[in-house]
Amino acid sequence: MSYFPLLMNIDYKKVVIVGGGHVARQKIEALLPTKATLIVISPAVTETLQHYINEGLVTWKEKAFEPADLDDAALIFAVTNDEKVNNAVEEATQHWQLLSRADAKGRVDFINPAVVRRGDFIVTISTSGSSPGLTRRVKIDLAEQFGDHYAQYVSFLKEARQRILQVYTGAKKTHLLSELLDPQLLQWIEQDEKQKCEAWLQQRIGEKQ
Ligand SMILES: C[C@@]1(CC(=O)O)C2=NC(=C\c3[nH]c(c(CCC(=O)O)c3CC(=O)O)Cc3[nH]c(c(CC(=O)O)c3CCC(=O)O)/C=C3\N/C(=C\2)[C@@H](CCC(=O)O)[C@]3(C)CC(=O)O)/[C@H]1CCC(=O)O
Ligand SMILES: NC(=O)c1ccc[n+]([C@@H]2O[C@H](COP(=O)([O-])OP(=O)(O)OC[C@H]3O[C@@H](n4cnc5c(N)ncnc54)[C@H](O)[C@@H]3O)[C@@H](O)[C@H]2O)c1
Repeated sequence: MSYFPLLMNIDYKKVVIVGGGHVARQKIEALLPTKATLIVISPAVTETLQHYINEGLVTWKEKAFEPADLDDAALIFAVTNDEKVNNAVEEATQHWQLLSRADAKGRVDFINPAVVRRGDFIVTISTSGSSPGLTRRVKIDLAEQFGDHYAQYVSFLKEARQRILQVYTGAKKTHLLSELLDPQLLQWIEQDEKQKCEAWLQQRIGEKQ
């Protein structure tokens, strides 16, 4: 299968997760940074999921799956440990709804990559379903390579880029945007010296006056 990778805006959309086990937890943790409405359909949930429910982050319908549970859902996760239930979820999924089955059987509208998230910086990894174990291993390597400071780094780049775009156009703008990727800036952020990045930027933006 040749999958099309994309980053989706699912804010305020309804996402139904059928099943409340460990795989449901994994999917929900990937969904939590969004503003989607998360609904779990399952007779039982794990302790961690119960915590998210208590916090009001997830709505739990404590019941076995029924087709009407999928009404108005944009995304559907069939993540029970029962193939018959996952089949029933698939049957009830309308053509316009997007379905993910954790058992990788039947209709597959999308699969889930592993995610390393550092604020706006997102790395996703997939083997197109060939080896989830390898996906996990690569994720661990990349999580180490791209440490927590990438969140602040990308946030600085965003702000600096917007400021450059406000002031410059044409060749000067292109030049400054490429200068912005100077590895020195990343190093300063990593060493907790963000004020040096700010001074660096001031110096360049100030050049125009
Ligand atoms: C990335 C990640 C995200 C997530 O789960 O959201 C994810 N699997 C993860 C881990 C993981 N999953 C499994 C193992 C045990 C080792 C192994 O089996 O190899 C490990 C490793 C571990 O946990 O250490 C078992 C497994 N997974 C699938 C099946 C069914 C099958 O293949 O038949 C079975 C057998 C079940 C059984 O034995 O019954 C299927 C899928 N798993 C996918 C995603 C999709 C394709 C990903 C890709 O392209 O590589 C896909 C196709 C559908 C989907 O779920 O979207 C998450 C990363 C962890 C992280 O982020 O840390
Ligand atoms: N994609 C992945 O990463 C991955 C990894 C491991 C396993 N799997 C697959 O995912 C499945 C689920 O794994 P798990 O570890 O979360 O299992 P689990 O046993 O921890 O959880 C299964 C959940 O399904 C719920 N359930 C059972 N019948 C139901 C029904 N009729 N309606 C609603 N919910 C119902 C149970 O209450 C439970 O919460 C496995 O059977 C396997 O096929 C996928």
